[in-house]
Amino acid sequence: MVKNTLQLCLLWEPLSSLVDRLGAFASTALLLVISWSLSVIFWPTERPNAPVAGYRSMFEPSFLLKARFIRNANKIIGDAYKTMRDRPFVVRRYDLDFVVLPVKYLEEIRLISYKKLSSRGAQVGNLVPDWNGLDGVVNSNLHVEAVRRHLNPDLYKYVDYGYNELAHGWADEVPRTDDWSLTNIEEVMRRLMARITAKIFMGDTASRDPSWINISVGFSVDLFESSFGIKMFPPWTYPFIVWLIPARYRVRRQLAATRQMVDKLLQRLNDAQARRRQGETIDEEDTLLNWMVENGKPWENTVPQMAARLCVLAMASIHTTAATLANVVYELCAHPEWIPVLQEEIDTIAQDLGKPDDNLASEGSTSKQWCERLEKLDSFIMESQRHNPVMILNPQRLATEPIMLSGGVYIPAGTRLAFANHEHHMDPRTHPDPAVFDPLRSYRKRHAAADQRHLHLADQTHPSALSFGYGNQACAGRHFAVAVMKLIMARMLYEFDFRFPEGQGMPENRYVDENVYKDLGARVEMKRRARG
Ligand code: HEM
Repeated sequence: MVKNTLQLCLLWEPLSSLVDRLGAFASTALLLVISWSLSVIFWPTERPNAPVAGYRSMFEPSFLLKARFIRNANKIIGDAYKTMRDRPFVVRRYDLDFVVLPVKYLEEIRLISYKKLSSRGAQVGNLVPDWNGLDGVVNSNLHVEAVRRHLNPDLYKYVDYGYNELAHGWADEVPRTDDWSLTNIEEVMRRLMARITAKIFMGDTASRDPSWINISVGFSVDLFESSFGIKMFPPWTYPFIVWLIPARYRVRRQLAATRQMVDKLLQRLNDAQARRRQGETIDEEDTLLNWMVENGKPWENTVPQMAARLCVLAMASIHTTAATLANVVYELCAHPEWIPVLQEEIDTIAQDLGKPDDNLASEGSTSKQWCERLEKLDSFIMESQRHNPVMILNPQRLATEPIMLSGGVYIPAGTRLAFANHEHHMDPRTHPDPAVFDPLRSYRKRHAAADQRHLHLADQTHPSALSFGYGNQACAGRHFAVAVMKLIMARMLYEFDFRFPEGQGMPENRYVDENVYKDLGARVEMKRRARG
């Protein structure tokens, strides 16, 4: 350790003077060239026995293939799937190779212990946690446990807490417009989700604090940018290169601000516990943070670890849900004939249960009843997710030890496994007429037979529905996500009509590696519904 630090210091001095002389841009280019050469020399000798997809010819250097993967992952994966969908193939991201498995391996993978095939290892690993101040999240599962063991068993209690928060947020975040008004709907959804998740993760102090709302929305983008920048270089250069990544400084500032807030919340919690021990009755908010403190081990309960955990939870929950909601609105604008169909479903429920407004979640089990009856909307959300994935390699797993899969597929330790979810969702063997946007696909399956009524729902995973991953490591927050998305969309469609601005159609997908986002300039027009 001491020897390594010494070597780094010896290297650092000449390197920093070189950076001074060359300037940041030329130094970065030089480091890239060096790192490419070294990665060719030190490419791991133990490789999975599967062909590498995407080379244009046998002469194309690997760094070009990896560079093309950044913007064209969909094409590389799509082309490979056409010819190799029934056998494993490899796609090459800058920092690592993915072994993409055929969907027939889903069940086999599901049955292998999470200790050997880890989703967290893959997802958190993508964030370069040790260099982004998230090391505490690597070895602890506390935040996942909080969602699984505390939130999920009492789902609608937390859905109500979260939705009630919109009594404070809706008027601020959603345009109240009687005339068609241009709106960045994804940003609106992000801010609504930031308030809802802040309420259940940390309580009022966070959900009413504009600086936390800004941090929780901005953190994911900065962390993504920082990780992307760092991963462009081989791990041995990280001690030097991380200082050249501007987004990493923003991540550090956001974590520092979160630590301050968590520190205050933990002091308040300690104080409440002390007073309770002395016999006082203290009313406390029921938050995931409080649950984590009560259930965490002492080493997990430090302020930096808790702050990192809350930022990671914000990252897992806000952008994914907001992007999915925005995609639902875009699909409605692209297929406007479905707006009245969904509005009719919502209006009928509203006649029985009351308007989906600020009071929706304050009347006992109303939000649960709403969610159960929003069947067409549920099916619409699923179809929209099928057409508009937020990731195109999902689920992902990190092999922590060597594994031999059936058919002699050898997976060395350290391998990333993934499934081509989007290609699989768009395969006619999975769904008939896959290119057709058919919002009642799942609804019809549910209503085809009595024993299917409780199946084909948006929060359920299935080999034909991988949007939330698959198996016992599938998205822990999916039940919460779907319930909240249904309630937000019910209120949106109860109150507003939507359309694309003149001349705009479905916003285009953009790709950064396996991540998908919609054109940042995408807008919709919305206006308050005229009621007769
Ligand atoms: C539409 C919104 C969402 C999408 C598309 C989504 C997607 C995913 C995916 C694909 C995974 C990996 C699953 C796997 O590897 O099999 C995941 C994991 C996870 N998600 Fe979500 N998610 C969403 C919303 C949420 C929300 C709202 C929360 C929190 C309340 C959440 C919490 C988590 C957690 C804690 C994990 C890690 C699970 C584990 O490691 O066992 N997600 N999510």
